[in-house]
Amino acid sequence: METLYQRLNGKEGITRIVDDFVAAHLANPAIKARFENVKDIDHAKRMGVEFMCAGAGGPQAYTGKDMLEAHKGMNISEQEYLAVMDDIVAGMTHEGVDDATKGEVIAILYSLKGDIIRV
Ligand code: HEM
Repeated sequence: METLYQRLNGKEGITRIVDDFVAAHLANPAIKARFENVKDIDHAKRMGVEFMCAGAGGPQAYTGKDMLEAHKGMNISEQEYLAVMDDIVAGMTHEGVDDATKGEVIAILYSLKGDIIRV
């Protein structure tokens, strides 16, 4: 069976997914203000690609902050968390990722919520 990384179409597919969902975040009224204020959005996107590649079992190392460190002090709400998850699902749909694979990614993301929501 193909690995999760392969089913996300590897680094190229993950890069397209991250480009798609960051653009969606910047257009999403629930969260756009969070992302408009980021000083280096390209760096944040690179970290997002590394994070997804490493988390999906790809060969890349993640060199960014851990999730608690990255989101501490932002006081992110449950609603904002869902908005981010929805945009990520839409990005995977646009990439042609199958439903079972999308479910696996969502389960992984959901497991991180304690380090992201209201920290
Ligand atoms: C679904 C779970 C989430 C994951 C996996 C995730 C992942 C990440 C990663 C990997 C970074 C880069 C860290 C670094 O620069 O070293 C980051 C930064 C960031 N995240 Fe999240 N995130 C999630 C949810 C959220 C939510 C819900 C919000 C707010 C609506 C948010 C807002 C931000 C912002 C604003 C930054 C950029 C900080 C900066 O560079 O100034 N994240 N996130």
